[in-house]
Amino acid sequence: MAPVLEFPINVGRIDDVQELKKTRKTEIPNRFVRDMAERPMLAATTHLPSSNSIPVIDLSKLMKGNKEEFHYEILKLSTSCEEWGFFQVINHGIDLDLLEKIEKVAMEFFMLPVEEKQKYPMAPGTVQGYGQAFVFSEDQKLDWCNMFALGLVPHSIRNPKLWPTNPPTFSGTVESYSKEIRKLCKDLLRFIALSLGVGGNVFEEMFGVSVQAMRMNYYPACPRPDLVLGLSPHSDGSALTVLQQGKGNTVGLQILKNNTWVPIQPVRNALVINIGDTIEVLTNGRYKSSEHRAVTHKEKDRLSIVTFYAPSYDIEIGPMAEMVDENNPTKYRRYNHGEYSKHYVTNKLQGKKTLDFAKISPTNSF
Ligand SMILES: O=C(O)CCC(=O)C(=O)O
Ligand SMILES: [Fe+2]
Repeated sequence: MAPVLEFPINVGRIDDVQELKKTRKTEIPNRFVRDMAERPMLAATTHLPSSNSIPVIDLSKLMKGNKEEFHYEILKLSTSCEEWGFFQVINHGIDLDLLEKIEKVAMEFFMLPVEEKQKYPMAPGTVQGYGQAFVFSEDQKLDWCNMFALGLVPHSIRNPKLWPTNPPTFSGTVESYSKEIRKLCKDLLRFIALSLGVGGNVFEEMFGVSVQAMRMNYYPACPRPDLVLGLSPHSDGSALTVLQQGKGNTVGLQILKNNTWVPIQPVRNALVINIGDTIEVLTNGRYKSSEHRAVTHKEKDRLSIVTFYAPSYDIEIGPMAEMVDENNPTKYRRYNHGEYSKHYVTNKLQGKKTLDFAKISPTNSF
């Protein structure tokens, strides 16, 4: 199922941010300038104490640690998912050369002439191809970002027309990378299940043939980072998301915790993992998807490579029986995951609002 819009829309002119940079030195077009309440307030978020940072999980301790190490790490995992909805994973076992290679092909792609990239245009209401996703009206503010997005697995949703042939190593690298990330997601979901006290295979058995999608986000340096956002606040519609921050990049990802935007300091060779809306629903809100956004930098560009791992579109989702009791009444209804995916990609990014789709009392912010 490829989610598409069923009604015509007018999104107006969407400037390519990399091209803008070439033509205008300092002026930011109005469509990128955020209303006051949405502006990043950069100074207020950059001087937080380092203790206020997301936990780091050592996957090797979960895969092959002794009993004590395993229990300690599982506990940390459960606290991270409960309190942050985010963690970084180290010793993930993915070849570091492959992490470098995917960054290299992504950057090579973004550095191509715009005409070349626009051979893979992103149609409104889809998240496939090059451009800006989640834009649905002429007066919607735009993100200071260029995206390239593609569906990957199962192979039936792969559309070769959307796979760049330039750079020539693009598709081979994406295939190898996604296989490794898929394995990582399966392992992480097993440990996440164990951390909840349910059988390790519950998610795997429930998900059918999982859907995987990838988004490469390129944020050019912006002369006025205080006025724009790299990526609007949102939670991810996936079960799990794996985010690779470009090596040596500046801090750009921020997550909302206790009403404060907390910057995620990149950890060397680590991958950032976050809980998506699907796990929030399945756990009846015990593990929550966190609202996050990206900000830009005055002098430096930034790259992120993001993989979304989700159940097959035909799967029905709802809180697991083990997560519901008299103290934790059902907070979400049952729905078809394909319906949710369609709802997600046909609405603008707006914090956690998309999840109202599943909430029994949408006004509650649990
Ligand atoms: O670039 C980032 O750090 C954030 C990307 C993100 O949240 C997404 O693509 O869903
Ligand atoms: Fe995200």
